[in-house]
Amino acid sequence: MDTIVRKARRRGAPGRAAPVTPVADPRPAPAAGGRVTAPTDAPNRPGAASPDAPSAAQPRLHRDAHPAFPPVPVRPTQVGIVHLGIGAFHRAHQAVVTEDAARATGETRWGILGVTQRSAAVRDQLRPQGGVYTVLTVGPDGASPRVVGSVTDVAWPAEETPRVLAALAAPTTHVVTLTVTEKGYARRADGHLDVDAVAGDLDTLLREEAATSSPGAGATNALLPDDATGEATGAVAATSAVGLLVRGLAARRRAGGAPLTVLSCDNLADNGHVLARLVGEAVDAALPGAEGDALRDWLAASVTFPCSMVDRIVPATTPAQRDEVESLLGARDEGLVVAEPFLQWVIEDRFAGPRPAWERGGATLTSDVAPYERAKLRLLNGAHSYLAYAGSLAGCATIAEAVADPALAAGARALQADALATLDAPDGVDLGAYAETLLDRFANPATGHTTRQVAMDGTQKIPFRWGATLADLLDAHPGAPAPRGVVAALAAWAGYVVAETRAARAVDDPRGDELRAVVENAPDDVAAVRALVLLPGLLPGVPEGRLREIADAVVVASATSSSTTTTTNEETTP
Ligand SMILES: NC(=O)c1ccc[n+]([C@@H]2O[C@H](COP(=O)([O-])OP(=O)(O)OC[C@H]3O[C@@H](n4cnc5c(N)ncnc54)[C@H](O)[C@@H]3O)[C@@H](O)[C@H]2O)c1
Ligand SMILES: O=P(O)(O)OC[C@@H](O)[C@@H](O)[C@H](O)[C@H](O)CO
Repeated sequence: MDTIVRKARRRGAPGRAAPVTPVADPRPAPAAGGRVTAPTDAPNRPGAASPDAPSAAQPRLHRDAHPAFPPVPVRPTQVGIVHLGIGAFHRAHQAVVTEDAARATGETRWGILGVTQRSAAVRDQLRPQGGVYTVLTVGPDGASPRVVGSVTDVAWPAEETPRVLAALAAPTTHVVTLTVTEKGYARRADGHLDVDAVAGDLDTLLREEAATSSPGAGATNALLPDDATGEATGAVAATSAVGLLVRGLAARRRAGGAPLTVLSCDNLADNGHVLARLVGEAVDAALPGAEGDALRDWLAASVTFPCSMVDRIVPATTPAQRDEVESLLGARDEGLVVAEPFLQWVIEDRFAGPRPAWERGGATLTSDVAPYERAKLRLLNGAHSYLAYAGSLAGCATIAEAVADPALAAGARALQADALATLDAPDGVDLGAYAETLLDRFANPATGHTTRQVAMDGTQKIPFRWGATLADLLDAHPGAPAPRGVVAALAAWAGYVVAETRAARAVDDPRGDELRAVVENAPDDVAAVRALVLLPGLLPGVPEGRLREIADAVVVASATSSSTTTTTNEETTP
């Protein structure tokens, strides 16, 4: 614990930055004096250890025996929200706002069933705890813990698909939220659904629909039908997020068709529209003819896909952080998440049915999310990704180390300057000041956000974070030279990919094999950099005729910064 607190103080991390639009942050402020807040009654509750007690034999955190830190976690009476992709971010963001809204209104019907797609880890962390977990907020003045109760349970589709489908179909569920990462949307480089990646789920969907629509299917369970062979198709494990969602939507229609809102909370531009299109493409692929009409009609009439912009820096939790927090809590919390103080959620107010009063928990409901989303993706996430690649090449293990390097901070500002020229400010917002506060947030060392984590999945992020800025600039100023900030960022990414490949390390990216092949097949690093920039789908919207010129400019920038010959932080980190 002390380590987290000391780090926050030593590096002079900034306070809460001004959001794109000011919202009241409902979270408890970090304790004054840089100490973690332990309420005075905490050590007195049964079985609780003092904050200084050794951590070895602490009991597991549980809903019925949580530490006595205020506020008391809410205790939902039913599931109203199904969340696909319950990683660290959802737990520190939407689940917290949902709990604050529930506390403000007294409503208990907005419990969250979390769904974890790729492994059972989060289920195994939270189920033994009755769903509760700690959010440790770490800022310049210290760290403050809070136990959150809005998640009722977590399910893993590999073993529990019928349960998830039943929850998606239940009329008491009104909202599905998603944070399944950019690659979780299973898009091809051209942005359309990668049907092959979800083929298994689409095949099951076809069988489920056929089993319930065929003559004589009257006795079939509409929710989890047996197909013609008698197999319970609903028990077939879903293997993709989009496939699970579409099967759940189809089950909901068959089970009565109560309206539903599907709310993407991932860092994708236009996330709601993107998801709606992918769902439509999945239905068309599985049920291309008249057999899909009932589902298509119901989706159009009863399901909405609002856009949202989400913001809070929430890195992956480390085992050391769990150990440090254990003695503070007097309990072992395997579901701990660590986050910065800042939190923002802007939601398009386009719901198909009831929703939690999220505005009472600090969210902003608006008719148009686009200006917020664009500003955040290009200024925050754009600079973040640049610092991840350039920082990694410079041997920085964390984003905080990278932004502390004046040359890298200047690079981030140059990229932000390019982005600022493309943005319309949301009402009453000074985007220049916003951009500067972002660098202060990145400088918070206490979250320990690593350059490697932010560097993941570059081919999925660069199109929104840098590509959109580049396309808009070239469109607005056709004769202007290639923008300096974007070019330097692309040089950093290409340099990172080349350096990783030359060091025989796989680049953590769904197109990692393709990236490796590009580098290995290139005669030299210069050719590799050029080929990487020309990768299909990386810079959508940039006219074909200008792509080569951009690639040439990136090659020149790479040579100037010698980025491809620099070691990455893997070699400098023990
Ligand atoms: N962490 C942050 O600071 C932050 C901030 C804003 C937005 N977000 C958004 O939230 C997303 C998740 O972040 P996180 O910190 O929770 O990550 P995480 O790694 O902790 O969790 C990711 C979740 O997505 C699921 N997932 C991963 N790959 C998938 C795939 N191919 N198909 C289906 N599901 C998949 C995992 O099972 C897990 O449940 C980010 O990618 C981003 O879009 C994160
Ligand atoms: O979460 P990702 O992988 O989309 O991106 C990594 C970071 O840029 C991102 O998580 C930011 O910290 C976040 O978007 C801040 O709100």
